[in-house]
Amino acid sequence: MSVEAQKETLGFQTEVKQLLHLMIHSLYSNKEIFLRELISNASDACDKLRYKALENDALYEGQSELQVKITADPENNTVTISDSGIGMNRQDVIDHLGTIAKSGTSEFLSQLTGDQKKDSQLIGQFGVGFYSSFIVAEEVEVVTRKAGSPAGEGVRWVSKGDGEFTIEAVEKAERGTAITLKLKADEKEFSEDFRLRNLIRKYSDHIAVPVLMEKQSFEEPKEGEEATDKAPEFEAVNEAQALWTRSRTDVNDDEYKEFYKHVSHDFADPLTWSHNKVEGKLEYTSLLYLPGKAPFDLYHREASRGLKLYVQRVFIMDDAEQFLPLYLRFIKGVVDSNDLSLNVSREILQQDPNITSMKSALTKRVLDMLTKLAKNDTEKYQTFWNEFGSVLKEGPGEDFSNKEKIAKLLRFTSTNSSDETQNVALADYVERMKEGQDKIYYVTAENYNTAKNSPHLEIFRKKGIEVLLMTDRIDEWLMSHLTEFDGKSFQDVAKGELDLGDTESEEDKKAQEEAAEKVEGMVERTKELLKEQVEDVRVTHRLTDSPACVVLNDGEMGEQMRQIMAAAGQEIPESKPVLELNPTHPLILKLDQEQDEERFGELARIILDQAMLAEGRQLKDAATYVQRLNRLLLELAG
Ligand SMILES: Nc1ncnc2c1ncn2[C@@H]1O[C@H](COP(=O)(O)OP(=O)(O)OP(=O)(O)O)[C@@H](O)[C@H]1O
Repeated sequence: MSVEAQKETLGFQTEVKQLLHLMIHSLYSNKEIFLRELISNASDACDKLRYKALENDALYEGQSELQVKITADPENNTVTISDSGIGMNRQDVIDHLGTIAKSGTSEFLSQLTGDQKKDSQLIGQFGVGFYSSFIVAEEVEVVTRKAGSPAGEGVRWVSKGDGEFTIEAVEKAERGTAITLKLKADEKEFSEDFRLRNLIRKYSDHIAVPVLMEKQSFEEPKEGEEATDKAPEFEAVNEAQALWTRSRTDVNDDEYKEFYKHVSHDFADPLTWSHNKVEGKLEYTSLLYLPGKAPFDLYHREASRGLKLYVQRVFIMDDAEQFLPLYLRFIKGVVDSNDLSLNVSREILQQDPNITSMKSALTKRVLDMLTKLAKNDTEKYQTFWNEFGSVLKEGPGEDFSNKEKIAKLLRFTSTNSSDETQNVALADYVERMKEGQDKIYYVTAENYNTAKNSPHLEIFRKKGIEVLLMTDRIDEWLMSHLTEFDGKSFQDVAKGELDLGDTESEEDKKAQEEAAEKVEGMVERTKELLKEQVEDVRVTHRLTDSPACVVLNDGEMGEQMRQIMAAAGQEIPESKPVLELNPTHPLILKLDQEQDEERFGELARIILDQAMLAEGRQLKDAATYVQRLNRLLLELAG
């Protein structure tokens, strides 16, 4: 087939079209980042080649120099970013530069609002990459050849970013990729040497491969000498040393931040980072970052996570998951080991005992970093917590050895808080505990309002005892793994018999006993009546304003946990609640006085159903409940 015959015009995947449109509009005020993105890709391509060439030296084609070159032509208003990296073949080009392979892309796109500011943040989370070239270019040309392929298998891709691209075979003598942007008329600045150099220093100084630009010669040709057509000389504009190999004192905050953007593909700054060299039995360097924003796919199972792994400064793999536990999957960064073999694979990592000890050291580093942040910058810590708190809550169940450390990092909302912001540390709670209180009380519910208005809280409000309000899906599971904090055990206020420790006086207890005795007969009647629906009926003192509530026996699965199990397709054991009645409530006293069995039954059943509803549960037979209530209302109205 001739080269010409292979020219094809193909359409972008719908998602790419949408993304391009949004990106061009919402990232315009940040347009210079295109250069960072393209240099970042070029550097990744060099890293990949170096790794592949470990096994097959021939891929270098006799040219082992890895570099990125930026050339600009102000007259034609173009800028070219070329690299001597791995390159792409025709299929790679179609796969990578016309589609988005990320899971959850359409879900992500559906979250976009049309509000420029919000959308630009969201796109930042998604990662802008190659497509950001279209913010400044009216046309983009990619000429590339995969290392090891014959020169005739080069590929030329051209697009105006308007929905289609052309692709054809071309000759390309040197391996790697050259991306030429035909700049829009008002983006001329990006073809200027000075501007480009500044941008490289600002964004790409930390890139380990040299980023070259043509040397500027300011010497005028001597009289009588023709300006010769000498081959241009190039010089590195960036530092070209892997940032993590530099000493902490040599790297400033801006450099750390830029490096983060390179490794994470995030758009925003990280909240904090921790950079450490470990010497001794195992030698490695780690640079761990805490992002400020959750990626859009944090909860996707297939979402990428893990650190970039280098061995002796050679890039080995992205997303090495073996170095951190799952509950720290939001951490981004690099680990560079001197002890691993260059041909290490994911399988080997899984079995290597050295990795296990690195994992526990790195876990400790992250937890220390979080502890420090919580102590020194509550605002930033709150940002972290709002984004990733529910992931960290997986920790106590997953990592027994660090349970206490993680417990200190947890934040909740409580009856002391004015809104649902989770900002109460367990240590704060313990400090505010009442005299005689020996437990940390909490309630779990489907949402904040149900938790806040739960009848179970009434007695605690009356006594001024704080209760933690837990409404995250994972909370009940978390609490099944947290048994105590600072020597105090946890108590779900909706489970088991109420025990307020020594906060109740002898007088209180006596009054309670008397009230209970008075309604003994009614309790027995109710028990008999509702024996199919409830495990037990008893008198309670946890209520002040409500007539009744339902509780679970200690150790029984709560509503949240049941829903998680149901969603996972697990069989859920049948469970009946205990109905507790408030012996001082007028409605319960009325029930006590009711002689007519039928009316007694109507009222008792309504009370049970209402207690279930207040708990955020669903009624098995809501229609009958409504009919009963309506009969009662009619009586009232009539
Ligand atoms: N210079 C290059 N050399 C070789 N392959 C490249 C180059 N630039 C891009 N690619 C390929 O195209 C893919 C898509 O690039 P793109 O920048 O859109 O996304 P990304 O870098 O994978 O992630 P992100 O969107 O988060 O930046 C890359 O993963 C890589 O496989």
